[in-house]
Amino acid sequence: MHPDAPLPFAETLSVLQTLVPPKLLSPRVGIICGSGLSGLGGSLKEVVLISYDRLPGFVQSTVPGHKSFLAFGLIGSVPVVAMLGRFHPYEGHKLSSVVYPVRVMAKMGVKNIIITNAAGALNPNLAVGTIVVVHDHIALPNLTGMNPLLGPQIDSSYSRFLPISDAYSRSLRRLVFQAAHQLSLDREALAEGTYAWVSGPTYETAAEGRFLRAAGADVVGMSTVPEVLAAREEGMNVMVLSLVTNMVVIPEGYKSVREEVEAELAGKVTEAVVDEVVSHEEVLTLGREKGDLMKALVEKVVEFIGNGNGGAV
Ligand SMILES: O=P(O)(O)O[C@H]1O[C@H](CO)[C@@H](O)[C@H]1O
Ligand SMILES: Nc1nc2[nH]cnc2c(=O)[nH]1
Repeated sequence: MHPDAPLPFAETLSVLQTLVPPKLLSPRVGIICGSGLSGLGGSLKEVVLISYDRLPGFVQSTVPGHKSFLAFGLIGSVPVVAMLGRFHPYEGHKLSSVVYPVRVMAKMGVKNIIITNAAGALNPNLAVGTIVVVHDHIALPNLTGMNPLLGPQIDSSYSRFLPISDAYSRSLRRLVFQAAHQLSLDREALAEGTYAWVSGPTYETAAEGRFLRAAGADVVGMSTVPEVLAAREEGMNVMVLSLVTNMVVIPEGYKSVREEVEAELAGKVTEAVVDEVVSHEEVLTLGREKGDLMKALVEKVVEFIGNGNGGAV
């Protein structure tokens, strides 16, 4: 596609019409599966999987733990559409491509979107395995010129200056806690917090981790915020669930190398310092371990939305 070509919504929708049975063509809920969380699509009933390469305007997910399929199906009796893999800017995808599937969902009538991700914890009170119900975000890229809404407006009916202080639907957030109650989850299984969006693909240095924590972020990841902005521009209710897959490496205090060497020269025995690092394998392992919990929560919330609960339909 030429970089300035208009987005091919009509073509994408027409392909979908030929591939998706009519009863699944008007999904009530959109779902985006984060790293290692594509199992969310595994329990859809009457599922129809469509490879992204069949859909004009879609690019490919190139990250391990993400599949390149759009899934249509039923959760209970509620028709949903799920991206089994997402697009990240660090893969080389343009922001307009990253958010294109969200806009397609909107054109299919999706009013509620559940966005999941894997994230590192900055808040030391969060444990690995916790699911954070996101209520706010910090997006340094947005503040410095990397915003998916930059440029000519896709639709003249959209607001030029979109307010996003209410981006994360309170009614949908309430549904997650109601779902956790019905599923008898421990209180510690869920937390509330602020997501920091960074471009990646590098993980944070210790100083960057400290900086983001000091700014008020609880978790950090390389996705989600562009999708949230596009979904809000499209008028959707947004819910974001971050699975804490690792603690961001923020050592308590810097252990001086000078002091270590000086101590050794003075004949003292020093404790070996091993620098910790994060890996994507660790992220995927945790996704596999906690995927069922994420799935159970998402399914329960979809069921609530289907019943018209929460005022978020
Ligand atoms: O946000 P998702 O896609 O879940 O993936 C997260 O995990 C990857 C890093 O391990 C990054 O892509 C980060 O954003
Ligand atoms: N930026 C970032 N993204 C992640 N995704 C999963 N874990 C992390 C992390 O520690 N940092």
